[in-house]
Amino acid sequence: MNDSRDVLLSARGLRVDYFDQAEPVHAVRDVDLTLYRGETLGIVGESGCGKSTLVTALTRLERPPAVTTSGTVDFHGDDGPVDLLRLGERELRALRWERIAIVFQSAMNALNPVHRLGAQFADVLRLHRGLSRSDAWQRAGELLAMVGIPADRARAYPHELSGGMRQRATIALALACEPDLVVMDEPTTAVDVVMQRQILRQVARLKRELGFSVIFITHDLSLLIEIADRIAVMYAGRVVETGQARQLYADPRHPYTAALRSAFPPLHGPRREITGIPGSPPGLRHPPAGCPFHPRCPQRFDPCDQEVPPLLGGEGGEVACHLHDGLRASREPHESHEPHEPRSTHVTG
Ligand SMILES: Nc1ncnc2c1ncn2[C@@H]1O[C@H](COP(=O)(O)OP(=O)(O)OP(=O)(O)O)[C@@H](O)[C@H]1O
Repeated sequence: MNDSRDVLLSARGLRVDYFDQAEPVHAVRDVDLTLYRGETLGIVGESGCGKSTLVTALTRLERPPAVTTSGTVDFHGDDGPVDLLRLGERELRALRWERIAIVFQSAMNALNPVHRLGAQFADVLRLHRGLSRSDAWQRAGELLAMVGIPADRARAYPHELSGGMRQRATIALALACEPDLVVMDEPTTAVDVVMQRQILRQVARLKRELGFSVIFITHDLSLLIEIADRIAVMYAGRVVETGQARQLYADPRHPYTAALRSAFPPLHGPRREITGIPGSPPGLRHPPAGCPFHPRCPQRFDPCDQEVPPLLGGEGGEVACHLHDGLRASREPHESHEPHEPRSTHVTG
């Protein structure tokens, strides 16, 4: 079981707004998230739910008009926790690549089209690892081989590789300095399903061999079952459910998680009917009052359009839904509570 010694990254009360107009976009709201050493944490949600904004804030890669307006992001390195939000650009540069590396959606965002692959690896290795030019090129070949690309392809330019190879090369590049954390933002959306499976298998094997932790972002919940140890479900800028991957998929507690599960076919196992989620996520400039999912929720009831449900639970899993308000009693044992009747899940509207 994980305990506090194993924490690698913990975010508390994180808020990110885009100040692009007079009324900002509230892209990330009050997010608490913990990543343990050696685990893969999947972050899932429909487009526009704030996944990318969250990870750019966690890694301090946000760019204007995004502003992290409150919270802490503690990174637990060898010398104890440091709050990434308090670090200057110099200190952050020392952490990037060596401690925290990122793989973006498109390999072309990470690779420079006018430089040979090996030269790009060599730049990183010489700067961060102090390798000589020839050692760095040698290491580049080894890193490419690690993801199944022949070492001599280090001399190729990015456009000379297939899309799948390019994406695997960016994963190898992210691993160049043996970071503790690799953040992957939809790393397989640009490749076909066969390549997607191959990449996921490779990431899982490399993680086992090298022991890094992964934050993996996707909109496809069924894909996370293949790779994640734990999952955090985001909706309208908030984390609405967390849990062990298989448990959360087998027994979703938030109606949004259940809807996401129905929307994506499982990669393995029996075929199920696929049903889309009616409606679309709310705009985050003026999110709805109460639970942001209530306008689309088949199980909404009285408090849902008024009170934002808090994220309740413990290490085994958390959920932010009034259907599970009973968890409040176990979270706050010293406060007096009326005993909770199990709530009926009637549908209104
Ligand atoms: N530069 C920007 N300026 C203003 N609003 C933005 C900007 N970038 C993103 N947003 C808004 O922030 C919210 C969260 O977007 P974000 O890209 O983080 O979501 P996402 O879940 O990662 O979506 P996707 O899967 O499409 O990448 C959305 O409402 C989006 O419209």
